[in-house]
Amino acid sequence: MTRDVGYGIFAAVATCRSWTGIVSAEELEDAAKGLACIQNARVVKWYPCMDVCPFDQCWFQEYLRGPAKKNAAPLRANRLPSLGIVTTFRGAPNLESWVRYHLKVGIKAFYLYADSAADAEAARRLADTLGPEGAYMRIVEVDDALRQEWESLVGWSRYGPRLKEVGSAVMARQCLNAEHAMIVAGAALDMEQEGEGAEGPVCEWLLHCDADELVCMNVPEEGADDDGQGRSTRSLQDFLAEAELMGVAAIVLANHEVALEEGDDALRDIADPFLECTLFKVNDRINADLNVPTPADDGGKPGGGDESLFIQYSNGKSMARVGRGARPHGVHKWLLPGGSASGVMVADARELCLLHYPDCGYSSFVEKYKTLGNFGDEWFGQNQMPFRLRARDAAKAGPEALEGLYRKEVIVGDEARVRTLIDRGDCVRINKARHVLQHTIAVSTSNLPNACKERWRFEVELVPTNGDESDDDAQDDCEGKDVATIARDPPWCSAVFDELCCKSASEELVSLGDVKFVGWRTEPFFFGSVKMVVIVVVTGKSGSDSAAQALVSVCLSVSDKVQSASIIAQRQIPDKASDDAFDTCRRLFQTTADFMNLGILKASDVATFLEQGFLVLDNVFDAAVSANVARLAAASLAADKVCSERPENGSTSGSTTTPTTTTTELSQKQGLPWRWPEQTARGDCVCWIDNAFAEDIPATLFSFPPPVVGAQDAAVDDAKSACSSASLAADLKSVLSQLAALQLDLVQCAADGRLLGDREVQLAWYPANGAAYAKHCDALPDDGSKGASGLQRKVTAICYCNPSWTEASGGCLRITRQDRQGGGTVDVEPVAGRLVLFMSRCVQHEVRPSFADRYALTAWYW
Ligand SMILES: O=C(O)CCC(=O)C(=O)O
Ligand SMILES: [Fe+2]
Repeated sequence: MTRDVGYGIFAAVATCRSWTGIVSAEELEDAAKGLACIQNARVVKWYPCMDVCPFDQCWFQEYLRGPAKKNAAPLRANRLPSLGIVTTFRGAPNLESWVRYHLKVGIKAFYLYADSAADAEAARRLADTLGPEGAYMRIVEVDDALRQEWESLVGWSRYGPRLKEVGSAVMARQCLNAEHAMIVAGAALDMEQEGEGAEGPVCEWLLHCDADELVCMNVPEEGADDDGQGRSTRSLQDFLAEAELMGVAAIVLANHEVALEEGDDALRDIADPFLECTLFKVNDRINADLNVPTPADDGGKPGGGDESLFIQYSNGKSMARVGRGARPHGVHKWLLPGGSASGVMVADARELCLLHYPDCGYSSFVEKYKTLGNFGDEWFGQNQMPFRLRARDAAKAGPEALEGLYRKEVIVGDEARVRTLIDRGDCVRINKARHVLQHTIAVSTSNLPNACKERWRFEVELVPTNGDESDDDAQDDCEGKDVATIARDPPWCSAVFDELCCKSASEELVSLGDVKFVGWRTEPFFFGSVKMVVIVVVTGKSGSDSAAQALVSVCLSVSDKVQSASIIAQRQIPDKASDDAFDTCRRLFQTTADFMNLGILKASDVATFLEQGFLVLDNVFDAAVSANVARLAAASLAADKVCSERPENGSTSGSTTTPTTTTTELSQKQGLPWRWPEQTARGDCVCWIDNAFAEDIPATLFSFPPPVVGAQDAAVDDAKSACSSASLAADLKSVLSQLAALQLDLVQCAADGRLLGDREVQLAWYPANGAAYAKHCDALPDDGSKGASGLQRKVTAICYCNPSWTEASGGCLRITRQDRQGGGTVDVEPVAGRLVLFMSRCVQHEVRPSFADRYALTAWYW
């Protein structure tokens, strides 16, 4: 029997000017006929769509562009997805800081649309100064050539006309550029997947945001006193990988808005807000509703935890998977094909959010509203944000009015008010950006992480057969409804899934290993019909190709409702529970590369380190120089009346991981910020050494003459007894710089960006009264589920500073060897000049009771 009407083309948009310009009824029919499962197609009904923007229905443009990419190579087995950013910018004063921050947090692609030739030039210069990392920047000037390309975009019908409207032109350019970038990024990804090597940067996700916004992963719990670094264990890449595994294709991020504090001078300029501003208005109004496409969402709305606090938009920004047909819908959202809201996730802002820094600094604020001039009340067909209108009017009224507005609405208040706002949860202190920008973080561009065990996740796309009765019902159901409503799960999908689950015990599949059909979802296929995507996990020894073939043939045979099946995604799953912590840690590193340019370690040291999880090297540091670090510590302790003795009741001044006073704050104080960590497991007294302090160690740290450490060693004593505060400081600095160089070595050895974190350094003193530290690991036990590259300590490096150590002094570092290395323990004496390096998350260690003063400088690399 020949059926007249094939799947789904029973609704096309007849009333919309923008729609008909893109595709005619004939084109629509031809496109449908080109699909394997459609015998014939005819447009049978046109209906006016008042509620649904026609733009949102253009999703099947994807099908018009040529054959679907169903047979593309497996999706990047073994590589974590990376994020790119598309931005349209003009005169962005902090572009360099913005790019550097994002490079440091692992952004691998920047699609920068320069709004003028001068902006393009500035970006190109920046790319040059970045060296190889400059290659991640793709700079496009908004010129006539680009304008012409805009005209071929789906969004042209919607945004093209807006280019002429004063109030909407910027947003229209941003949206067109974002769509353009998504297409370019999709092409790059395709090329890479087909093994052709992409010309520009490659990313699997694309975020649309501005040059005054930063992506912030790992925001700490509100009120957590952890220097804003957060302690979440997953990286952005891991976050994205998990999102992909859950079938997420777009992620909405809440934007916290910078809150300017009054400080000494409310009207001060702010040279680099990313570095200087750390207070943010909490945005807690982001919710899933944002993803329902309503044209009204185009404009920003003031809001946030305290409605009156936000001065700019509070409806977030979003990122979408590249190559999945997402297109910008305004600047805040990506729309998924068919306007589908399933597959959109709202990120928990405490883990992942956007930091927005508008209107920072008085003179730039004045300048901005002078440039904007007398803009209209409307913006993209809606009311402008109220604050912008007030600022426009104030600028018109004169400098006094503008200053008044800035003081009243941009500045949130003085110290007391800030405290109240934080207590109320309306504001939060986030030091993340400052921290990232200030610390040495290197991004590795090295190879893939090591292969993990054979566990694969497949997505098999099942295209329905034509002529199924139940679909006639579906069609009837669909008449007159919009796409978002009709693209729901039809009954055939659950029936097919049930059949497949039964098949998992079939001979064909059992030979692959353990095959589990874990779930399914639908995606719009054509108007009124859906295709089904089945998610399968295969655990076993067989290669993924044979698994893919077997899965496809089983899916095809399972039901006559399935016309065709193909693998659309395939990904190796990192092992979780079956992995021991040592394996997880080792995946941080490459094992096969030749390490050519190491500064401190030799290639053979790296091999030893990877084989046993730890490394002991003598004479890495000059013995006398490291002994002087101990003297400096002892001297500052002698000057510290509070810390030179452990408090009786054990109550102490802070937690172990958090510096409460930073060394930088010390210029007004005498001494280092020593404290007794609040833990019964340890008997040492510690202080954190931050970078700024290391650069400029104050001469007031201790009284002279500095006490002699390791008095038994007369030689060292004689040689250095005449040392000055300056020379001790120089010695500390030199050890610190070696610890920094060591980090660069480790970054080189790391797998694909997996050791790109910060460094923290601590000086520790174990008093001679038997102080010890019970057996522990330096980072949370990590089974791999939170990602091997999560943000926590990864490698520990210790420089021992004790010039004359004897067996009687005790205080050895006792390392527990890995089981596969034969188990047991190794004792390492903390002698001056010795380096110990170990994997923080899996190497258990303890400090044995110490009967001499014991000093060590420890660096943790993140
Ligand atoms: O000083 C040592 O040998 C080890 C100290 C330690 O384990 C720690 O501070 O976490
Ligand atoms: Fe430790």
